[in-house]
Amino acid sequence: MDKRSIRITIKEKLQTLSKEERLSQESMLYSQLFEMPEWKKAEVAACTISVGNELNTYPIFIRAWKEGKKIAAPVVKGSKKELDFYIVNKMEDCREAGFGLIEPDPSKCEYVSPEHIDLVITPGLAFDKEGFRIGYGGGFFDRFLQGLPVSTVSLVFQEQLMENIPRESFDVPVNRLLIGKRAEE
Ligand SMILES: Nc1nc2c(c(=O)[nH]1)N(C=O)[C@@H](CNc1ccc(C(=O)N[C@@H](CCC(=O)O)C(=O)O)cc1)CN2
Ligand SMILES: Nc1ncnc2c1ncn2[C@@H]1O[C@H](COP(=O)(O)OP(=O)(O)OP(=O)(O)O)[C@@H](O)[C@H]1O
Repeated sequence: MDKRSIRITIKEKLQTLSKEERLSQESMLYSQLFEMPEWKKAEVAACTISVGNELNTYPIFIRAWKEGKKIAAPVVKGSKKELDFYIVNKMEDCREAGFGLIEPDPSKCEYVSPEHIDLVITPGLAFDKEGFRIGYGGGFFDRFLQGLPVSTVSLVFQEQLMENIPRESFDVPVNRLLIGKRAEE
């Protein structure tokens, strides 16, 4: 399957997840994340602010604040398709951005350079077991992670896992995949 068809297939699968199923997988995934040594050690974590059918990342921000970690979210730098990360201290310091996204307001948040980030919680639509991923097609994270020696982890609903993701030279796999388990039906 090509990347475009995979995006469509997974988007459809995510829509069929019931609210209960979603919450059940999410709570397992948060527990796994918060137990990771990379999370425990991280002074600065980076995470997208979820929208729509994405895994809810708000509890990750709340946990980071509670544990005294800094947590940064990306701002899309339009023309060059790059991401800049800003420390978020409260959600009120964020604003609506293009494409239905929510991003830190750079006038209210502190910029953090990539080398100061200890753990990147990487979003995506589809993943394979080796950590190769497909996002929404902007190439933002591939570009951001290129040559950056940072730990990466993705939280993945079981429905997002695929046997084989087509690999291209610029794809950067994530170090660690946390995979939700479907509740028995
Ligand atoms: N919640 C969340 N925030 C995120 C991401 C994400 O996956 N989830 N991103 C993860 O990377 C970045 C934004 N991703 C984006 C991906 C595509 C387009 C975009 O321009 N889409 C066009 C098509 C572009 C093209 O085909 O070149 C469109 O939808 O019309 C914008 C932002 C940063 N913030
Ligand atoms: N390191 C890079 N340098 C320049 N262009 C890149 C790089 N990585 C990816 N791209 C470009 O980005 C485009 C989108 O890549 P791809 O389809 O893999 O996106 P994606 O993995 O879905 O997006 P994302 O990384 O934002 O989640 C590709 O056409 C590719 O040319």
